[in-house]
Amino acid sequence: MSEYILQARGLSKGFRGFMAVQDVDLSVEKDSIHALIGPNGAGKTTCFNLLSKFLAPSSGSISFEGEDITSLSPAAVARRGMVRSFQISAVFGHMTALENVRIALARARGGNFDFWRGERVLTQYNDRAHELLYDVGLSDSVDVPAAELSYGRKRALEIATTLALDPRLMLLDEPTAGMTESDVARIVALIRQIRGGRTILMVEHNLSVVSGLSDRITVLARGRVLAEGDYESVSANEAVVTAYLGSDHADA
Ligand SMILES: Nc1ncnc2c1ncn2[C@@H]1O[C@H](COP(=O)(O)OP(=O)(O)OP(=O)(O)O)[C@@H](O)[C@H]1O
Repeated sequence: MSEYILQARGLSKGFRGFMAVQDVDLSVEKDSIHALIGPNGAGKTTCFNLLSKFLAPSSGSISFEGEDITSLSPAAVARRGMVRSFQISAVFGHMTALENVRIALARARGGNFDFWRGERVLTQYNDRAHELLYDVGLSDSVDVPAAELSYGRKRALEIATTLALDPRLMLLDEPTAGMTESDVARIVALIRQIRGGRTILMVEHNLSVVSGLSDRITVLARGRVLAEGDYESVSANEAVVTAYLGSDHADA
């Protein structure tokens, strides 16, 4: 029997009467890569914000590892192992890649307190920080200030700071948005590499990324689930094709 790490039931969100997300059921299987796609305005971002607890639903429930998290804060679910990339540690531009990951590791182990205890305390995280930077392909940029990294490398650094929290479920919001082709390839390879022992739920516009990475895809349209399955089945689904053709979204 399959095991679901995240489940939503009857999830809805209205904005002044307009239902951006309506009665969405979603089950994310443990250790899978699950993508949320759909044409412009389909409700992906709203749904993602609901699942990551950045928005409160108008109705419905969400459970993580079998426990109801509907009323918990993003910080509380992060402590339980469900972390949205870029949630806790935005990358600090003036700090080096190493310093950014060390701060993330320090925060993961005790909030902001360590931050004020300075350099000596942070050096204890050097080894783990180097490992994480190696994992995301940034070993050659350890001492480079984050602001000087290319866009793709900055996103890789953000993923390293998320990995510092050792999440079991990682939520990625358009991980390849705005990237050059070579950066996209780099992030795809990276996501593939970090998935070991982790579940990943992502919103992604780039369908070649989705097709190459996802085990399961949920297609939203007009706030509702239109189709669900692997890439082959959803891309052959007539309702999905019609929804995309009917939108002004060229690349998704
Ligand atoms: N805070 C808000 N107030 C009012 N309407 C909103 C709000 N957030 C989203 N909406 C509306 O809800 C609908 C779904 O928006 P959402 O951003 O979730 O879609 P999306 O699938 O992420 O779209 P895109 O691909 O364009 O980013 C849209 O019609 C949008 O205008």
